[in-house]
Amino acid sequence: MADDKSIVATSGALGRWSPGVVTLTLLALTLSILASAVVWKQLSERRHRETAVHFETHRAEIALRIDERFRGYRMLLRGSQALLSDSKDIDPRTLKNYLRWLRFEEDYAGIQGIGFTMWIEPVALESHVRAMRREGYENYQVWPTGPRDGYSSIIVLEPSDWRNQRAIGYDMYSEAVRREAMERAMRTGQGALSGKITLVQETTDDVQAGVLLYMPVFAQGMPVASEAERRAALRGWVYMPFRMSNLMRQMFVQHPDALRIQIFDQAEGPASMLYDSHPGRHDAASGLVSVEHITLAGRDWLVRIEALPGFAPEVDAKQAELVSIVLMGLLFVVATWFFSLTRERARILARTTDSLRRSEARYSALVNLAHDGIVATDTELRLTFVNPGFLQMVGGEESSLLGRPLDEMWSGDGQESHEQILARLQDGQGKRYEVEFVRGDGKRLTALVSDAPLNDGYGSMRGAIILLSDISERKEAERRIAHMASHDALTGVPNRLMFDRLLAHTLDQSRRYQHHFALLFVDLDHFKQVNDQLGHHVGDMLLIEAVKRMQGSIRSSDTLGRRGGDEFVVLLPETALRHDAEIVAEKIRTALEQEFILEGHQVQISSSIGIVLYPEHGTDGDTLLRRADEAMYRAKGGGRNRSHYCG
Ligand SMILES: Nc1nc2c(ncn2[C@@H]2O[C@H](COP(=O)(O)OP(=O)(O)OP(=O)(O)O)[C@@H](O)[C@H]2O)c(=O)[nH]1
Repeated sequence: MADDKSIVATSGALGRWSPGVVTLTLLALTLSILASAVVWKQLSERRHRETAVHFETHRAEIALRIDERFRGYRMLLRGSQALLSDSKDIDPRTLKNYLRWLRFEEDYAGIQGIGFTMWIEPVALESHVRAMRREGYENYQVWPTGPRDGYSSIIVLEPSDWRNQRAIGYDMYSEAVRREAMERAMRTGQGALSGKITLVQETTDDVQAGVLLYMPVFAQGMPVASEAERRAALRGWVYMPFRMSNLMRQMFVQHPDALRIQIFDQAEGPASMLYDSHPGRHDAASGLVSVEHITLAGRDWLVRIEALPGFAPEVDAKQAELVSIVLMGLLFVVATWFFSLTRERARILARTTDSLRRSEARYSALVNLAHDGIVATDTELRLTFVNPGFLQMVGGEESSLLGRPLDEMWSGDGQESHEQILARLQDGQGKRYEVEFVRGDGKRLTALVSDAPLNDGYGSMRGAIILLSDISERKEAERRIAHMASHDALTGVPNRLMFDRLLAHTLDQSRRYQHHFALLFVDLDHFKQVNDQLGHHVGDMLLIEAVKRMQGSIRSSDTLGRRGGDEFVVLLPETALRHDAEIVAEKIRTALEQEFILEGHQVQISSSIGIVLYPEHGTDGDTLLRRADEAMYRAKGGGRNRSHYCG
């Protein structure tokens, strides 16, 4: 039996998570986290790849767009260049008309204008100013004023809006950055882009960096093969002023807002910055930056492109979040499931344990309080457990009984051997049988044994459980009842039923072995008078004493039986001769005629005895008894107190 400590220990263990469930839960947790990490990593990598591709697409497009745009601008200038180169004299009105007719603003948005700046030798400056004033430019002058080696002057700038009007007469050649580009255009005969300048059209508001694109205009018919020839043939420059922010904003209107575009003139730095799509913004570096050198009309630009936060394709970020939420949800569901499962199992186990504990307590009480003996044995029937009932039954100490083979302590008619009991139990067969114990105090007891094999979970016998009930009293009662049914209650000698059976048995034996025997029929004389004179109970006493005297007159192999009243029969199985039978009858008669002292009364009786022999007077019980009875009556008739041999 489990003790209380083991029960407490078991129930305590149920409150905790079993190692298996903990392992599974941790495994699920780890797997979910790993799965989330893998998906997250893959999405991140994919996102990075896609972002890089996305970025690369924009980068290539930006560079291409700038290049193409400036090719277009050069084409525009070539048109003006061609127009002016074909005229003998520069007629500003012809150029104006051409430019207005061209309506370049419609197709080339972002251009501040297209103009012509005339090269003026110092000697021709005054006549030029006069001519311009004649043309209607009242306060016209070439500015800044002052003596120089040569002058240039903007005489046409379309569209002729207020801003561009501010530039008329300006000598760009007087300013170093512009002059460098103008010289380069003149030297190469090609378009030349200037470095960073501030256009004279600028006011104090929204001042932007500017650049100028020049195309030289040479005099018609003059040779322009060499640099010297080109210098000699120079008439001026058609040019385009650009306000960089306006130009680039228009150019990059289709690019994402999260893409920072910075353009520098030749080298990176605040002083050389031509354009910044996000001026004043200082975001953390995203890592995606490209710096590209492009050459536009002989001038190097450095185009820096940087992906700002938010540039990554939105869809992937959302997808990653969604997957993460799903995986976290899955993790939560799995964890909750394990938790619930474990709690449920713990609850069931606790309930079962509680039930088992109560059940065990009940059975423990039953076993301990049982009047019957309950024992457990090992595979060799050696006692491993005995209950108090068994100790009480057999009278011994538990310590001296444990380890003893149980069947050593009992005996019984037709009892199985030790090996037979074990073989039967190993066969799974239990049995009920009676055995006799000799108690410690020497008394005998009869026990009803019920044995049953105790199996392990795999069908092998690992012992036996045996119940023993003390049935000694019941056996005694059975014996008493059986005795009462076959014996005379007053005298204790076999009654009529029993005697007839004995007689039948004797007849069988005698017939089989040709034996002879004698039968006496004894009737007391005048017994009624004893009853009448001294009372019935004295009559009883007389009957008891008479039986004792008769039993004292016969052998132990002879049987005395009471037929009823004061009639008795005596079976003499070993008496074959008349003479011998008459001697026994005489002994009985003599014994009975002796005086009885009963409760102080002197009582004198006698007896009449009939004698028959087997097989002489009959071969069955009825005949023999009837003829013995008749012989007894003959004796009565002969005067009583005598015997009469049938005949
Ligand atoms: N006390 C006592 N009397 C019994 C018992 N059984 C029968 N009797 C009596 O025994 C007497 C037997 O009567 P009988 O045999 O007819 O009379 P008897 O006086 O013996 O006469 P004879 O046999 O002719 O000598 C009756 O009075 C019965 O009532 C018994 O168990 N106890």
